[in-house]
Amino acid sequence: MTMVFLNKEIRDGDNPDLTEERKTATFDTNKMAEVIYGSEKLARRRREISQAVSLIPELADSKPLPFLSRNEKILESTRKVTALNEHLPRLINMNDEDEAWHIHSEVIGFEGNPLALHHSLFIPPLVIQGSDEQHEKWLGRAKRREIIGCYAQTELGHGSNIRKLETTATYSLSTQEFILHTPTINALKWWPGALGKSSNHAVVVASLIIKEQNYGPHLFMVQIRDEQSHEPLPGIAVGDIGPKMAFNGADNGFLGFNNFRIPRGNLLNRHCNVEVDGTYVRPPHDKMNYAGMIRVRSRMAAEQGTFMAQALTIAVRYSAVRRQGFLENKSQEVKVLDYQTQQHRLFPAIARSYAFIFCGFETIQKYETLQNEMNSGNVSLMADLHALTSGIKSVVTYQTGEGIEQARMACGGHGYSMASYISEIYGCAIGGCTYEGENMVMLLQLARYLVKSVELAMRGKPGDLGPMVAYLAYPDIKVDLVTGPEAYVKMFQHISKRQSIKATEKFHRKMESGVSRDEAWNQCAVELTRASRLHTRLYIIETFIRRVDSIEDLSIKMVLTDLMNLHLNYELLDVASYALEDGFMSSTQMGFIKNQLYSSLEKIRPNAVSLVDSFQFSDLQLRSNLLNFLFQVLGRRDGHVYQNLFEWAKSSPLNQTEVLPSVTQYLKPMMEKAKL
Ligand SMILES: CCCCCCCCCC/C=C\CCCCCCCC(=O)SCCNC(=O)CCNC(=O)[C@H](O)C(C)(C)COP(=O)(O)OP(=O)(O)OC[C@H]1O[C@@H](n2cnc3c(N)ncnc32)[C@H](O)[C@@H]1OP(=O)(O)O
Ligand SMILES: Cc1cc2nc3c(=O)[nH]c(=O)nc-3n(C[C@H](O)[C@H](O)[C@H](O)COP(=O)(O)OP(=O)(O)OC[C@H]3O[C@@H](n4cnc5c(N)ncnc54)[C@H](O)[C@@H]3O)c2cc1C
Repeated sequence: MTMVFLNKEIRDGDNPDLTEERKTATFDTNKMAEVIYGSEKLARRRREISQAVSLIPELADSKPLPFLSRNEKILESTRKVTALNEHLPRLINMNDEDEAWHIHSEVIGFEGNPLALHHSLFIPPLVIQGSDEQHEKWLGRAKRREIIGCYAQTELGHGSNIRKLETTATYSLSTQEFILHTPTINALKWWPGALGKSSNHAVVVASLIIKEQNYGPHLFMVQIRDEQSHEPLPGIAVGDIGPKMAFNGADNGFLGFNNFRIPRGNLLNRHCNVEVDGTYVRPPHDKMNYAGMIRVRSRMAAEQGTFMAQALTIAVRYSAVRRQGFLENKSQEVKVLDYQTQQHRLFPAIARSYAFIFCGFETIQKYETLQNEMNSGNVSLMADLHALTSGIKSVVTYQTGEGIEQARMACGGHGYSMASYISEIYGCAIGGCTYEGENMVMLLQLARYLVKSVELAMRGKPGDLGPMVAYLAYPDIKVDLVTGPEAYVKMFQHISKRQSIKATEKFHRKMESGVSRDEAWNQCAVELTRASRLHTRLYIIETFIRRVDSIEDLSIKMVLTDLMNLHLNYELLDVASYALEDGFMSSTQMGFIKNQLYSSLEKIRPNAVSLVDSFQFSDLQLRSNLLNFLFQVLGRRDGHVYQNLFEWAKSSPLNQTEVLPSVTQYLKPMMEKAKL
């Protein structure tokens, strides 16, 4: 039975420790979900979709994935995604990307699947870079899933430096075709998700060569497999790159071309073109072909925020039912969630999840504005958004990795078991530190922008600074943190500005001493990446404050203010040395920040479970359901972890027989031999 108690859903038969937590919460989790996901409708649709999915047995895992071989994992993820395909039109609005993302992550989870990149990396570049005629030819087929595609950019020898990609697309004047070629082993495409065994099409990034001139990376639509037999087309070598740290339900692949010909019309040519006579038509921005990467990066804050939120939902729920050790009362052991160290481990990460999601939705909107502007020929916003998303992508992926690892440790031994599901979430999330631009490389992209901005401010042209970096020209006026969030922002601005200036000055000094520009840059790179991180963390703080300010519901605003204060104090404490160094922050202020942090932990404690419940991940999504009795179990909403852990262990294939061949073949003979 389900009853609503103080606006909170309490279910009969749940672990009483979790029920007690849900009763103490000061807010309604449905209302919080509306704030997290942006509207009542979006939050409600997620619940409706989860509910509908839970009634379709074929969408549940048929076996626990950690017990499967790689082939079985791929078979299982493909079974689920094709079953889902049948149900999709009934379950979601097919034009709504958020609903599509939600239902896929719910059903497929983190292990990956052959269609995951079809929607996020194959269709979007086709939409962004393809002309109307090309949309007509491929987009409908792709959306209907008549063809399956991937995004093939990275090569064995080059990923970060895409100007040096070696795959060539040489224009043949005589046949009006492009000839795709892989000149060396290093030039093999390497890593693209779903390329290895599943895709029959790829958006391939290759260096465009016309009359021996290299025009740099361009995007081409390439059919790589026969649509009937699924065999690779002649001139194509393609396969799987083997097991990875995670994503083992997906077939990341390699791809090589042996003078493989495609028609001239396969260059994605909305913004650039090669005419019949070989004339090259330039795009309106040099980096137009990189626009798809900005798009993916702009989605990563919200994505990573929800990855971390899933790990925290598991860890916080488990911490509320795990009892170990004593505080004052020696007759009952305490919930481990009552330990200050446990709270310090988990609550700042909860705050970051909220912060990343809020920041993420703002960034996605910024990208949509950019996309609309680009469509009408205005590319002036690209540089700003490239810089911003480069920083956000790097900071959130790193901090998400930290947060998930804390969640794992917070679950003690059971966190290390695959029954927790946390290792799978971790493996997937930290891939984000590498994919879509290695973090250091992307931080250095933002640093270019910061250095230029500092130079403008130094040249007395603060009016030329965009709103994102206007603070670089602000005067240093000491602040009293007691006055609230704005003072924290000013303190952070001072820290970030000082580091950007320090790094820029060091860079200038190096060049003045005769070191070349590139070498000077490299000798300052650590300081430059520090500046980029500080700038990005400041931006995330500002978006958090903006979001909380915009909330009208008082009960929600109060708890989110507690979370925001925790975030402000935690972030500032983490970077305080920068402000202590030049005396901008006093040691008294430092003591104040620490005390505020500890008091925030206490304030959040009664709301902790409801703060993670508010993300409204279903047990299926956390792989904590026992629909068919076999799955990971630690983050279950009902909190019954122990008996389900035991069931999980019993379902291990190793336990299907009492005496394993490893014993009969090796251990027994060894022991027998020892007896002689
Ligand atoms: C609906 C279904 C959903 C299913 C859900 C399932 C859920 C399961 C969970 C799954 C979770 C996750 C899925 C995983 C997905 C993995 C996808 C991974 C995809 C990839 O990794 S694709 C490959 C990405 N590769 C990269 O990112 C490469 C990085 N490198 C670069 O981008 C560039 O090389 C560079 C570093 C930017 C340098 O480029 P370049 O050398 O050309 O430029 P310079 O450094 O010289 O700079 C010159 C100048 O140009 C400016 N600039 C650079 N880039 C841009 C840009 N994009 N826009 C605007 N301006 C740009 C730069 O700032 C310089 O300007 P300046 O001269 O300073 O003024
Ligand atoms: C899970 C996953 C999925 C992926 N999916 C796809 C996909 O679908 N399609 C696709 O095309 N690719 C994909 N990739 C590839 C991915 O985009 C690249 O691996 C990534 O861009 C990093 O490039 P790299 O491997 O060349 O790293 P490298 O550049 O070789 O990085 C190695 C080290 O060198 C450092 N380094 C490199 N250049 C610089 C520099 N200029 N300054 C300072 N340090 C530097 C890096 O910081 C890093 O520490 C995927 C990768 C992963 C892990």
